[in-house]
Amino acid sequence: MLKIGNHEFSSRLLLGTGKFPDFDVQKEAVNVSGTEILTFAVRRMNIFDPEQPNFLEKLDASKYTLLPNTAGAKTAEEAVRIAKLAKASGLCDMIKVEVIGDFKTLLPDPVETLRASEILLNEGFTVLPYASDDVLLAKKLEDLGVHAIMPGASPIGSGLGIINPLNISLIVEQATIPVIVDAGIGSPADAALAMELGADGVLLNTAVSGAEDPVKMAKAMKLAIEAGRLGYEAGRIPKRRYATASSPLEGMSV
Ligand SMILES: CC(=O)[C@@H](O)[C@H](O)COP(=O)(O)O
Repeated sequence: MLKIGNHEFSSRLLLGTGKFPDFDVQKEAVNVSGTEILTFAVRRMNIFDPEQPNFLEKLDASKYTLLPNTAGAKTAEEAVRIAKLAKASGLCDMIKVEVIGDFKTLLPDPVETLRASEILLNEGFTVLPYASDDVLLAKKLEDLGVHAIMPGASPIGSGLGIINPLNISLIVEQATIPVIVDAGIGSPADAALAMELGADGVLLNTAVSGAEDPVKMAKAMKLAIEAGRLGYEAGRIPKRRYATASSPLEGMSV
């Protein structure tokens, strides 16, 4: 069970809704992924203009928890404004804080992310900040009182996978709140690794929406996340420098 603030989920896959080839493919991919949480940029949602296309139009939104994110924000103030807009439009109290500091790498601004998280916590939001894989930043965010930490695997949309597994495992080790690896996942192996490192969930978008077959990839991600979690819970064998026989010969006469 993934518990974020007062919300509980069986699926550990959080899925982004953008960049699918069309809304039918998006709907089927979302469906087979088994996700219960869909994230979307509030700025892309035409909340106050029903004439504009609605990118969730084919989905039964009542079946999912919609996690608005503040993509497009460059400062804490912009992120807070976007979060309040989402709340005013009746979306849930959860907000993924995304404050981008550099539009070439799309890496999050740590200072503005901290500031936005603090303000939104004071406003009563359930706060999930998207951050770099910085171990101390993760600790500072947790100390502020955020409800989950979302360290990036690698830059958004890069598909590079987990660039620094050590940092992710250190973040997991110190955290007492859920750690959701977010952004940069390229393949099911990356998602499985995140889970094997002890992450509580994975948020991804491009790896599915940009796959040759997004529906098949959505299913693969679901299975990878389940397998990775199971492997983590089972406890992997330690890595050794030298071989140990799988069928020991000690005690055998021949
Ligand atoms: C959808 C969303 O929130 C993205 O900003 C997120 O970080 C996913 O990144 P990828 O597209 O690299 O999976």
